[in-house]
Amino acid sequence: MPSPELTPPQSSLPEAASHFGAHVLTDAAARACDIKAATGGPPCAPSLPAPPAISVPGPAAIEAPTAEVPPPNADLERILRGPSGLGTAGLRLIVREEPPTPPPEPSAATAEGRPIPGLYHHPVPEPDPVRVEEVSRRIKSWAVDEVALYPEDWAEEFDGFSVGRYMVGCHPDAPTVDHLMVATRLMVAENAVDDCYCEDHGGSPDGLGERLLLAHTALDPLYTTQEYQPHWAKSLHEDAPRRAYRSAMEYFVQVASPSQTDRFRHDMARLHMGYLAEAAWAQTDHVPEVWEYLAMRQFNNFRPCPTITDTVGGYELPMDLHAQAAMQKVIALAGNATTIVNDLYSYTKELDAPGRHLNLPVVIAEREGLSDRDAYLKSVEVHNELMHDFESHAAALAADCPVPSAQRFLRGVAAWVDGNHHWHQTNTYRYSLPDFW
Ligand SMILES: CC(C)=CCC/C(C)=C(\C)COP(=O)(O)OP(=O)(O)O
Ligand SMILES: [Mg+2]
Repeated sequence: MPSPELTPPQSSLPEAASHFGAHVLTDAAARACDIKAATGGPPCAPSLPAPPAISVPGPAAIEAPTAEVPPPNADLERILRGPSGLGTAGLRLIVREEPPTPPPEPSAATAEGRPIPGLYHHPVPEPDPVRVEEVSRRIKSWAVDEVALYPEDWAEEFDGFSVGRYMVGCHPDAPTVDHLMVATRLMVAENAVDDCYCEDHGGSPDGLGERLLLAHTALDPLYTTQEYQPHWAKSLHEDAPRRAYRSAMEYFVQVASPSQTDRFRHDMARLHMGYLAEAAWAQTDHVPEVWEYLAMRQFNNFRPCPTITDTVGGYELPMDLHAQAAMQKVIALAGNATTIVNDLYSYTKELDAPGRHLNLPVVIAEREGLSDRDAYLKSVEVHNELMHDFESHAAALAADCPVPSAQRFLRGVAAWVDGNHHWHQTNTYRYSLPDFW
């Protein structure tokens, strides 16, 4: 039965870019105002004195973790110029003024849960309840009827995850529920692999490499001989994580371009490598140094979720622009901020889990000899620095790259960051805050 198509959201996307200017305006935010002007968004603040010129170290300099912004690079400028041969004038990128989108309506419903005191974040409206209900209905049907994802006694936990509310909140510019379902199936499948292979639903570090490699072939197919191909194809139906990966990927490739598909496969390989490092430490109960943990968490990371924002939004960030070092840095910083948000909101849940579950506060406490509370508060500061770096680099890149698809992608990543925080803050079924305040 054709399912009701729900009206697309009024504003194509809450002006996530505005939050580059919504907080206390900094140099980066002042640049963000330039972005908004460039993209036709409403002015984000009264005119500000031009930000002081920022002396940016040349490429040879070691990057200091400051809010400084990278210089525009020749490669990016070449791509923006487009082809320059005879008869190519019509092929140049034309920067269309994007219609201003109204700021999101303040949410009438008061969000559940409370934000972590001192955590730098941007509140977002409660996700559209009509879309949430439809996505929740469809994802349950997929999980139970299409991929036999979980036994009946996991149903309450599945519902408590509120994945429909999560994805509607993270993809406010999705044109249809079908687009939202592409992200939602992948989110469910990714968590099923984490829960069943790595964590508390039968997971173990022992043999994880084999399980992850074989599951990865549900995303990145095996091409082999006629004799052995059927054995592989049959394997994709042998457990819930592989059934979920296979099916979710089948839906994804129907709407994604080859470049978006390849990007996603790369990001999932990053994720699986992060799982393996985490598992290696668990096998010996080793606590890594803080920087080592942060390196692992850059791979065991939400990255594969915000990076499909263009596929879910029904447009494409060109491969060349995605591959730019500046874009890669923005994506990594956004992923790191979103994943440390998880460390902070899931802290008490992980303390209650069997054994020692590594997260940033636990590693800082162990490695730097801080109390649990001081380590947690320092982790909040680490998150905040990552968020400010993400926003300053995103603002600078948006200003240097006036291509509508790139600017929409950056706003989509920012919207994912904000929606991810909202879900973690308000999912009181799954998370609760420590009593440190
Ligand atoms: C959805 C996805 C791509 C997950 C990547 C791995 C990740 C960051 C999580 C599953 C969240 O971290 P964690 O394993 O700590 O999850 P919970 O704290 O149990 O929610
Ligand atoms: Mg966690």
